[in-house]
Amino acid sequence: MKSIETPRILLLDFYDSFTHNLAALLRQSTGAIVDVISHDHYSAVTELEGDLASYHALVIGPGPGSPENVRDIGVAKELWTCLSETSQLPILGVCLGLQSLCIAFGGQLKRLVVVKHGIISQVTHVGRDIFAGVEKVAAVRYHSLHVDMSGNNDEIEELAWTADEGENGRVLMAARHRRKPYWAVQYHPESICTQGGGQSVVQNWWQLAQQWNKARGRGIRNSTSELRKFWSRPGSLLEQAVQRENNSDAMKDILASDNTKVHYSTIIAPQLAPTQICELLGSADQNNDFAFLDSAASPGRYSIIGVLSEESTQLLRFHALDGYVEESTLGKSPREFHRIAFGREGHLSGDIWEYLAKFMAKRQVAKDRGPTGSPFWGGVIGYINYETGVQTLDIPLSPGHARRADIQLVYVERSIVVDTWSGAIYIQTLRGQDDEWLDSTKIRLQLAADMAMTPSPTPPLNASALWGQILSSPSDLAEALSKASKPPGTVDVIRPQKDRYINNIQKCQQYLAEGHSYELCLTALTKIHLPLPSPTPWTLFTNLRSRNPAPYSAYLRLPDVTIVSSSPERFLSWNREGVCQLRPIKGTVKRTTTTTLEYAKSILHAQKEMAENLMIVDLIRHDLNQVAHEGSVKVRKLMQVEEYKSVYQLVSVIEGTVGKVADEINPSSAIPPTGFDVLARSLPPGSMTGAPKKRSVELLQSMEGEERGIYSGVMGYWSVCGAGDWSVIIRTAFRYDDENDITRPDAGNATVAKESEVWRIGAGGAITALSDPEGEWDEMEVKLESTLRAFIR
Ligand SMILES: C=C(O[C@@H]1C=C(C(=O)O)C=C[C@H]1O)C(=O)O
Ligand SMILES: NC(=O)CC[C@H](N)C(=O)O
Repeated sequence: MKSIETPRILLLDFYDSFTHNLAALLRQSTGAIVDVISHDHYSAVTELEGDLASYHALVIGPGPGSPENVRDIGVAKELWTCLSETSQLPILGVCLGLQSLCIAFGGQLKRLVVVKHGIISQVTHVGRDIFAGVEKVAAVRYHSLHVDMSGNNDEIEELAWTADEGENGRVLMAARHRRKPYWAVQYHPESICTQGGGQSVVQNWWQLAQQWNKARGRGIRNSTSELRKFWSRPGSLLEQAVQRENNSDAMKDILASDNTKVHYSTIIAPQLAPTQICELLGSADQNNDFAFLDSAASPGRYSIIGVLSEESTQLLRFHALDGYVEESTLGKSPREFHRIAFGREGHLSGDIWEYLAKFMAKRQVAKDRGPTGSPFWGGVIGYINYETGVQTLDIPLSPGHARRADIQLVYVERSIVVDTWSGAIYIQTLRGQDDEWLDSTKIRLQLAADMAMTPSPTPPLNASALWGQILSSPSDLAEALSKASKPPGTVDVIRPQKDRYINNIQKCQQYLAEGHSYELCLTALTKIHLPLPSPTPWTLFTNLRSRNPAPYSAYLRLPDVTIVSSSPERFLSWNREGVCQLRPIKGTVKRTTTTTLEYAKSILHAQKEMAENLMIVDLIRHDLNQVAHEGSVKVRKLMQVEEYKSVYQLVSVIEGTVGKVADEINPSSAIPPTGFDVLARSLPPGSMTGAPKKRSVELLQSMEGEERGIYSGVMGYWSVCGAGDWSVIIRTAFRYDDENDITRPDAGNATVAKESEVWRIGAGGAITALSDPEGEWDEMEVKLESTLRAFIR
């Protein structure tokens, strides 16, 4: 635990430009306490000045936009010249911070000819000052702007440069003020790929900063309790709930661990496919609600089936726009919901995240009271849509936000978990008196296993009679769609308009060039009108599962929503020990019969794709660093190529731990965060937004013009055993069941009324400065096609 005398650094954040990575680097390099606060917490330098008296140093962080624009840079614009002599303290500027420092003392702000986002450059430096003892520096850059200090400047001294030959020429990489205690770097010392210019440079700065404080005899005021409440490193959700509740009995009740245990039995039946078990439980009947989280390809392992009951399975639905939760059971008809609203007028304090944290805390089962080989013992299964994540960034939802459930979760008491590696099947229940169900289910599964002596492939498709005019391959699909008039009963695929998509790519690149973002994950929705009577959603799912097998396949049939997923991407998992893993994918190459893994590697290990991936790795580290234990965030795999049915993907794996040990940074915190805290604070998934997240989401909203909804959200489980696993909802078709489309016959047109159900598939890709618009359109289509396979006979 840090003592009262531990030095403190204040880090001004300019909206999530990898700020928590910088905070972690500062903590590791200096041993100081680092408080992070949003720049717009202060509206005038004089306000900030009061707080600075409690800090040993200040860091002006990176950020989107321009140091000339007050909206982007806030009080830092005036800071450099307006701090009174007595308030002066050591400052380190990073990127936007460097630009701001330099233009305050005569530098000229310019645009780079070739912007540098996630690009590694060799840096030449003076070898002294903050570079004392530092040798080679290879530094990651995220910038579109730079400063030109040409001409003799008697205030700013240049300390480092890159050559950028044939592109930008010499670009300033580090500087200091000649008389004031101000230093700055243009590159990102906290990036995972910066070598030589990270920790050592920050340590040098810290030494110089402390020397300056000492020489000045600068006294540091002690207490900052008033400030603490603004820390952006929050207490855990449960901790917040306890504090808010202010009713110790109620909270004791929540936190009291009861004697719940998991009753279970196990059979070994590798020949029984998880889909067969689903069918035994009625998945093929579309009137049944169903929850199936599947592992249909490597590196997936477990397939999880929630055995739902109309009478007793609890259902939680959250509506983001109006801020309320509906609690009910699945089968209530018409559904009788118990509605609880958050906020001032509501009955509930806190928000949906605290609500869910409390919901699960009450249902927690001790680690030794269930089958250790199964990651899921029961718990919540469902989805959280994109807009719920957007709301956590303090971005308002549009008033036209669809009034559908933004989160739907079922509380699963009975479950079947298949370990697809070992063939073990766990039949589990959280109910006290449930032996009859356990026994009968075990017998049914054993019987089915005895009958299926050989591993069964996905069941044959049986829906051909229902499909209307059905198409047999993607090229058929394309051809049929190009026909101007379609016969009634045709599957109608309404794709994104190419010119609009290309235009949006160009807009993205304009924003990137102006410095508003480093990478934007642009997407578009495709709608599929499927004539009625249509194949069942389960048929679509099994189609997709066999044609585009994925580690995060899933079939979710919940009230008003049906989801058929073949996602390859884990967003976040956490195990019972609190080890969190994020697995962002960024970088895609189409797989055909002639492509090889070697070929894919040659493309995916080129600068463009690596930069794309690196930016998301840094973003994910930033998300995780906000919650995980000090120093625990590690990149386990960096940019590995994985092979899927229709694509090769560039994948990185980032891990960090939560829970267990007391929180060093927030020692007052009595209840440590869980993996769910990481989830709640990391939405929407960085791979679906781009970086920096907030500004990127705002820009994407303005361009895409339509809500993403379930696409780009997350789907998975949080188990009573303390583990969780959530995928990114991509390569997924979903249907809002209320969205049937009825085309009435035109007057004079003899055709009959045509009714179809509407499925949606979102697809997109990361746009960077290096993107080629035609190539990005093709990539979006490849991803779309992989999911359209669900609709081909
Ligand atoms: C946007 C999609 O995928 C995302 C974008 C990727 C990319 O740009 O390479 C890869 C995986 C996903 O994170 C999608 O599948 O629709
Ligand atoms: N990383 C940053 O701070 C970027 C600063 C500025 N927005 C630029 O693009 O140059």
